[in-house]
Amino acid sequence: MASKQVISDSNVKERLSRTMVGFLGGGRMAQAMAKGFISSGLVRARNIIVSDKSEEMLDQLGNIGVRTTMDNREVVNNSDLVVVAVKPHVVKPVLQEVKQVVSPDKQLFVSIAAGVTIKSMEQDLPEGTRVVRVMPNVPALVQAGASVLSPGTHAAIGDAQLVQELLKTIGICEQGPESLLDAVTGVSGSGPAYAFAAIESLADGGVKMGLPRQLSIKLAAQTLLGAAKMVLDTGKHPGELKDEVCSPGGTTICAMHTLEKQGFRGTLIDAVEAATLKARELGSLSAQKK
Ligand SMILES: NC(=O)C1=CN([C@@H]2O[C@H](COP(=O)(O)OP(=O)(O)OC[C@H]3O[C@@H](n4cnc5c(N)ncnc54)[C@H](O)[C@@H]3O)[C@@H](O)[C@H]2O)C=CC1
Ligand SMILES: O=C(O)[C@@H]1CCC=N1
Repeated sequence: MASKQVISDSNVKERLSRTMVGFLGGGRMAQAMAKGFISSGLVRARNIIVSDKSEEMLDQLGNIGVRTTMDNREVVNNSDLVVVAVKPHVVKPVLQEVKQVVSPDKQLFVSIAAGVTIKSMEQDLPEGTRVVRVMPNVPALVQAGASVLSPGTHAAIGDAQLVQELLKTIGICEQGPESLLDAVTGVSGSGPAYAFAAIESLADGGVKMGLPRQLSIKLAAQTLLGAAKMVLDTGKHPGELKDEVCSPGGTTICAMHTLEKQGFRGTLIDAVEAATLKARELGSLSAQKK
């Protein structure tokens, strides 16, 4: 087993600049991450290799300068860090396909698949393989992602540090116990979709009240961005910030009353719960598959 030593930040960055990063599956999330890594400048496009079964996906990836292949084993053979970026139900067959060429001393496996547990990954890979499970999100594309990672049984502290440093190039990255990852999926993994729907709906409201569509979308998006930035930068509770917008007898409190009557908060809480439970279900389905 690799030694559980903490390594300095500069060593991690230096190791990262030499790391060959592979992606098994080159769809939306792999493309967002690969483009984010390249834009950060810490990972060179020529140090990234991606496999996919779809030529269309490989063409899209070729356009950003990374190496592409249809052969998953070629990715593993040429990578130090392998991101498993296929859909959850495809993880097991893909790991079975590449297992023969994995050397536990060489490759570190990083799964981003919703629900798929560290235990099932470790069972599908050779004994002693270092695994880190991550839940990232799609704003990785614009270096505004949010990720949480959990190291597997054989991962060294240096491995978790390396993955954290890599993910910090595309946003924030926290470490936490694996038991939290399905709820992380419910909040931030799936969360961009809720935010996009919110932006679209706010913009529809603006259009209903006479704003041009493009202006309305821009205002709605900037409003979510600005509000999010205030929460992160001020450290104030979101409820306090909400109160600061609500003037007594003013416009906002009337809007808040409407939102509360329609179950706005309860609906968001239900949405996070639904996504979390679905992630758990995906995990138990993938564990059952032979
Ligand atoms: N889309 C998102 O916002 C997020 C997705 N994830 C996770 O990332 C993973 C990928 O999701 P997406 O990128 O959205 O899916 P996607 O469908 O866009 O990408 C998956 C890719 O895998 C390819 N593929 C299928 N079978 C394959 C095989 N046997 N070998 C190699 N490639 C194969 C497909 O052609 C496709 O391009 C999932 O496990 C998902 O849970 C995690 C966080 C956010
Ligand atoms: O919808 C999904 O299953 C994936 C996982 C998190 C975001 N997208």
